Amino acid sequence: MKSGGRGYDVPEGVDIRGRYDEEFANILTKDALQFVVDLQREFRNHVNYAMECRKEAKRRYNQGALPGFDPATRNIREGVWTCAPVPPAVADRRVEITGPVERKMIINALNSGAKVFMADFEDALSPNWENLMRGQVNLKDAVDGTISFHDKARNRDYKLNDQIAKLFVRPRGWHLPEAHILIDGEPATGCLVDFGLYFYHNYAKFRQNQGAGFGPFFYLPKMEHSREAKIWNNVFERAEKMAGIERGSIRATVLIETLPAVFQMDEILYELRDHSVGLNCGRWDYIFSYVKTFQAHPDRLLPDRVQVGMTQHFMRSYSELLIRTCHRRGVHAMGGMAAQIPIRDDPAANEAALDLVRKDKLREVKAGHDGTWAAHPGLIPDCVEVFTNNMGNAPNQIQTVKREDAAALTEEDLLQRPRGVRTMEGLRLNTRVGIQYLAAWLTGSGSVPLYNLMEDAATAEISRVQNWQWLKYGVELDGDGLGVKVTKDLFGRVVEEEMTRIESEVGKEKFKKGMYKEACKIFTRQCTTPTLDDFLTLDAYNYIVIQHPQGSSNL
Ligand SMILES: CC(=O)SCCNC(=O)CCNC(=O)[C@H](O)C(C)(C)COP(=O)(O)OP(=O)(O)OC[C@H]1O[C@@H](n2cnc3c(N)ncnc32)[C@H](O)[C@@H]1OP(=O)(O)O
Ligand SMILES: O=CC(=O)O
Ligand SMILES: [Mg+2]
Repeated sequence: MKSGGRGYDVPEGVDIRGRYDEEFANILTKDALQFVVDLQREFRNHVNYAMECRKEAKRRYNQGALPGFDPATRNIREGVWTCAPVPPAVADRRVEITGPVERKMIINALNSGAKVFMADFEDALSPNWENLMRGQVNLKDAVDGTISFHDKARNRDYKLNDQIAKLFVRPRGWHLPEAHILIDGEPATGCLVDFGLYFYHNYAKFRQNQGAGFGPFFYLPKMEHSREAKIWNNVFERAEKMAGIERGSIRATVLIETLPAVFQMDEILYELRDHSVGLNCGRWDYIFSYVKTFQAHPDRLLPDRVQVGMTQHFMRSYSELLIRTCHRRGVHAMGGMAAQIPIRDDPAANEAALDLVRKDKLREVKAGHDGTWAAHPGLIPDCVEVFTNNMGNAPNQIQTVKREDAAALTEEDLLQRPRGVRTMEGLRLNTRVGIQYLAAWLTGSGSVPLYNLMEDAATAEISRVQNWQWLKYGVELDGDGLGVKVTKDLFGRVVEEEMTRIESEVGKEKFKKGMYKEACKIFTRQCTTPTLDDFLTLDAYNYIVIQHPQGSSNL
């Protein structure tokens, strides 16, 4: 059966609506698609059920309930068990670089001196068809070891060094559909497409070139409950069976980046105990999730986004409990991402930014984390130095820093209201950053530098939900002594003024050519809607779906 543009050769029940491209056809082979179809058919009901459970939990939180530890799984939390031993290839993960699956960045990241590169289909990628399919082509070339890139503008060639980082791939979250691939008439589940295509084409080479007999390795985002981890575990077992490789070959680190998931860390590790290499503190989505989970709790409003750092009690408690949980179960407790990036044209500001990153990493390694994330190659030497100064030659701290003190942390510690003030500048910055990020995302860039910070889908979500929350409850912005109440009128004025500022900052030409107006419309609607949208990118996704023949959108 032929499908999509000039025609992909597809299995029964599949319709490809994405543009045809010969390079993409090498990824979208009939056999690879059959594997994705098998995953979709086997797991779609489980995924749908898990998404229904998320809705049910939201209903409970919206009626006043608080997330907490589940009494039904106390035996798992209190039981004595460990995850499968960590594969030697990834024992040392002291610094991991992250980035979208863009060709040049993949090469730069693998060459960066980091131990691991997390190639991202999630927060750092705008999931349009070209990005997703090119990303798969790029990853295949990277795993094959043949990836290269010629930068025409600078006449510069890029290729892999002899020593490269180990590759982890982060598929999209369970909630995102892939509207360019219809299976049995419905959009495929985005993460099963990302996982399925990558696994199918790369498992053999990866195990030989990268994993020393293990792998491939993954990062799993945005889960809210261990039932979602159980689906991943079953997907992994299905994949191992298809490939004829040993059970436990595939390994994954789960991001704890939703508030409900912090109460499920043992349960998540337990479900994935044969396939786990730890947990990671996804701090940005975690903050977003705090607002989302407490959207109907006006007594838990956040202060300005810049004030919600890792030293807030609820954030520190979360990272300490994560370290204790992981080390007790014999796996890595990974730290998170500092948002600062190098500032090229201002040495003093650059030094100040690096200093903030170093302090953040020092806090992490001293707390017991086994490694951390860096957003930019320029940060790797400093991050490595901080971890190495404190960990020495040991590959990790799994056996040496147990953090048994964190066993005393309670639900109250994990939910404690963050302290700080709300300001007009906070509202303005949320708006300016949210609109600019969305404009970039709509035109294909999922991670961008804004005001010397890394912005991606997770950080933009904080801007969106914080504005929504402040508007919903008409909070008073008293942090700068203005005492102004946030109303729709005030927000409307702020949006107008910030759009003018954006135009003057980016220049008239770029502003006209870019998608700032569309971004402004989407962002404003999402901030003012009576019912909070679950994800910024779900609504915005409709704007980047281009189906062939054109105009046949199924969403
Ligand atoms: C909340 C979370 O989920 S965090 C994880 C998801 N987010 C991310 O992964 C963000 C990763 N970082 C980035 O995307 C980028 O660093 C940005 C967008 C923040 C800044 O990018 P730029 O403005 O291009 O940075 P800059 O111009 O300083 O780049 C200098 C060089 O470093 C490279 N570079 C920058 N960041 C990265 C990276 N993360 N991986 C690989 N290479 C990178 C650039 O490609 C460029 O290479 P070149 O000199 O060969 O041309
Ligand atoms: O994915 C990481 C985060 O902080 O969010
Ligand atoms: Mg995240």
